[in-house]
Amino acid sequence: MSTGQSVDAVDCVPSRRTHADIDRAHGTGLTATGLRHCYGKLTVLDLDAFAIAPGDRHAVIGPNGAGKSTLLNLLAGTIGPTTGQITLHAQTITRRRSSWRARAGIGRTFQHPTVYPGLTVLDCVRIGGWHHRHNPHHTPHELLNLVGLAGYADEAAGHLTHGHRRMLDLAVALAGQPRILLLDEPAAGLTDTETTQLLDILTSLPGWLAMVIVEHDMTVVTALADWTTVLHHGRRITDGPTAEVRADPTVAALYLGTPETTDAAHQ
Ligand SMILES: Nc1ncnc2c1ncn2[C@@H]1O[C@H](COP(=O)(O)OP(=O)(O)OP(=O)(O)O)[C@@H](O)[C@H]1O
Repeated sequence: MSTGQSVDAVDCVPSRRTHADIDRAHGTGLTATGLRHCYGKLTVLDLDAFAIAPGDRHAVIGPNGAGKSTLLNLLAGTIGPTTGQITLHAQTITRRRSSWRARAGIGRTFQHPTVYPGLTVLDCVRIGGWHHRHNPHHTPHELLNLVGLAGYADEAAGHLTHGHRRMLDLAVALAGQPRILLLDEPAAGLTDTETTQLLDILTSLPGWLAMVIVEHDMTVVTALADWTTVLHHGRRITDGPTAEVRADPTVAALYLGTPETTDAAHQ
């Protein structure tokens, strides 16, 4: 998070998503229209439309303070929009709480994962799936195995390293059986080995699971996302297939650095 900036100087360009993409999301996915979030007089997000259909792998990138976490928080219901409407499966959920949205299939991980330090790793995952405890897709042990924490099940969560906390955060989110997974900088602070492990896990997840990935590491974005939206000062400055966005010289120069320097900065 960085210091606030007004969005007034930046024009929001229309999304390049097709009508078919938007229609798919309206019927079976997550959509936001006219989404605006303000802190007092400061507008930090102003998006005409944002749509996630089943199976979409959608990255949101942009410099610090661009509004990326704000967008995830609005979709997850952690905060409410100043104006705008959010729908899930064509049902308006704008004022639904985050717990309701989690039960409805919107899962998330956090930019700064917090754990219950006194609980065991296994119990943290059990809590993540509390509303599915009678028919989990995956048992807590299976999820710990998936994220490489099988050997830590009985450890206190507070004793985990940063990388392991990130993996636990992911297991907790998956325990809620999301159909849309919001990932807030999942690779931040991970070693190269951990980042590779994270990519292996995320790419192994079922194709119907939609993901919105906020991430600064373009290696991760390129590996995971087929579509990328670039935010700046709370507005969309472009979107498109990830390879095209990454090759866009304006995006590269203004927001990412050259691909080479960006990759180097995150290795
Ligand atoms: N509680 C708050 N009160 C006032 N301003 C806030 C608050 N939370 C966030 N902001 C401001 O909103 C803007 C968007 O913040 P946000 O965290 O969404 O950006 P971001 O793109 O996720 O940045 P980063 O990459 O640094 O995490 C920033 O200017 C930030 O300072």
